[in-house]
Amino acid sequence: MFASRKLLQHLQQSITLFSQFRMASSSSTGFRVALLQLTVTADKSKNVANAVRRLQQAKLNGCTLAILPECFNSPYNTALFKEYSEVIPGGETSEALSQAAKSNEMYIVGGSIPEICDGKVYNTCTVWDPNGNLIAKHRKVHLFDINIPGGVCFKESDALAAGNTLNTFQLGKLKIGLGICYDIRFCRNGNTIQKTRL
Ligand SMILES: NC(=O)CCC(=O)C(=O)O
Repeated sequence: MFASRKLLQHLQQSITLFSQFRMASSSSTGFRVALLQLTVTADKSKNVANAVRRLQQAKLNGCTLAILPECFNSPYNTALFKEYSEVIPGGETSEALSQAAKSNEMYIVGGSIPEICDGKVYNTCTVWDPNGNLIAKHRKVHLFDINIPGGVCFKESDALAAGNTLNTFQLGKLKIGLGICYDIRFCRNGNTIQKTRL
C-alpha cells in the first residue's frame, strides 16, 4: 500500500508493535490502523476464518482501517495459486471480507489472494468500505521472480499474470495508493500516484 506523505508521517510516529498485530493511531487524523500478520495453513476456509477473527479484534481495539498480509488465504506457493484462486467479487474470501467490513463498520485492505479471471491467475488486493462495498482492486504489477545460482529459485510469473494498472482508494481526506509486496520496490508507482493525483 502506498500512503500519502502525511499518513506515512503519522504511521512512523505512532506504530506500536504487538505479536502478530500492529496498530498505528493518529489523534489528528482521528483513526487507528491495524497491520495484521497471519499464520497461513493449507486449509483456505480456516485461513479466511482466522483473518475474520483478527479483523474483529482490530475493531475491538478501535481501528477504522485494517490491512491483511499478502496471500493470507493460500500458501505462498506457485504450484497452488490456481487451486486456491477465486473470482473477485463473489468468491469465498471476497464474501467474508465484505461481510467483515460491514459488520465491523471498518475499511479493510484485503492483503492479497489468488484471483482467477478469464483463465489467468493474479495476485490481487481488494479494498472494502464500512458498508461492505468493494471500492478498489489492485493486481500485483511486479511479480516476484528470484533466481540465485545455488540458492533460491522462485518465480511468481510461473503461475501468475501481472496487473497493469495503478489503483487508489479514498479514506476521508486521504487518497491511498495500493501495491503488493515487491511492488513497493518500484517507487515510480507511488510517485506517479502522487504526481498525477490519481
Ligand atoms: N512476495 C514478494 O513480493 C516478496 C518480495 C520480497 O521479498 C522483496 O524483498 O521485495
